Amino acid sequence: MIHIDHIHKKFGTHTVLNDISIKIEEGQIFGLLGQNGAGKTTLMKIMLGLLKADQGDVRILGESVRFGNTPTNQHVGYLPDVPSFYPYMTAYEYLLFCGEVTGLDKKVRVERAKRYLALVGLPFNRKRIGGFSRGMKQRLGIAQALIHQPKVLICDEPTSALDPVGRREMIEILQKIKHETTVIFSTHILSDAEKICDCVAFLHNGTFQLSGKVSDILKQHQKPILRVVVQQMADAEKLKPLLTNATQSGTTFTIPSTNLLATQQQIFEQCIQQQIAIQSIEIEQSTLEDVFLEVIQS
Ligand SMILES: Nc1ncnc2c1ncn2[C@@H]1O[C@H](COP(=O)(O)OP(=O)(O)OP(=O)(O)O)[C@@H](O)[C@H]1O
Repeated sequence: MIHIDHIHKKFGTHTVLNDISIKIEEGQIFGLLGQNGAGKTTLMKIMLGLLKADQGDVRILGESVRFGNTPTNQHVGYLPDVPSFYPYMTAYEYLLFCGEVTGLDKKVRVERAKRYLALVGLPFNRKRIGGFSRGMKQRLGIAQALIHQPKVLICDEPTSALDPVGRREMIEILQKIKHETTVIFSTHILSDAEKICDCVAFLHNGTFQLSGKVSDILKQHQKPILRVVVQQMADAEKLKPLLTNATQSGTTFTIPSTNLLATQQQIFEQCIQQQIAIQSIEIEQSTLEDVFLEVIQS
């Protein structure tokens, strides 16, 4: 469906993408993962012909993406990270308008506007977009991106700005539309990706550090871990130098271990000696987020 082939992109002297290559198969939900500033939006904009790569090629359904007005966009729907709308329109009016811009017949755009409103769970009423919540706008953005029934849907951080309810709704919508279109979405929320992605790629330091099927990545990298949460950042600062094989996120430490009992004992002893207040300690299996943290902190 999509071939990303040796893409390079610099802004000034800052290399953002350094020889990026990947193939994305049809019918997948593909997660483009990376921290803030990793280059996810840059890569998506290159795929949409909105930014020019310094080197390399992106092909969508065999056709190269051209910078500017690329014909490949007839196959692509796009939801930007912060979608903007005409606030005085209703959702239905806006979808009819998008259908018209896309060149759909009146009968078809009426039918599709109603269908996609229902699919994203927005009511067919007179409420204006200006009064919509962030989550409702994001859902309308998906409906807008689907109106021309694209083969590929590209969503930039569709869940990041939403509350837990909005995130769950968005994830359910992406799962539903997987049967109609290949979905590529970027996120730094790894638990969202783990829930719905078939394949993922971790973008870090300009390259894909790890990519493949989520099930294969977890099979290869998943291991028993101890998750230790200390009470305060001051505790975390004291514990950090004592746990050389741990990854840290705020006051949470994730420690891989082949001997959980011995590791627990060692941590308790160290915490008592150093007067570090433990909030919780749990035994778990590592998640996609743990794998990611291990990759970027190694
Ligand atoms: N037009 C630009 N000019 C200069 N630097 C840019 C430009 N666009 C992006 N960058 C830089 O490129 C890097 C990657 O940005 P990008 O927006 O692609 O990251 P991202 O992974 O999408 O992050 P986020 O999740 O924060 O949106 C950042 O350091 C950013 O400051």
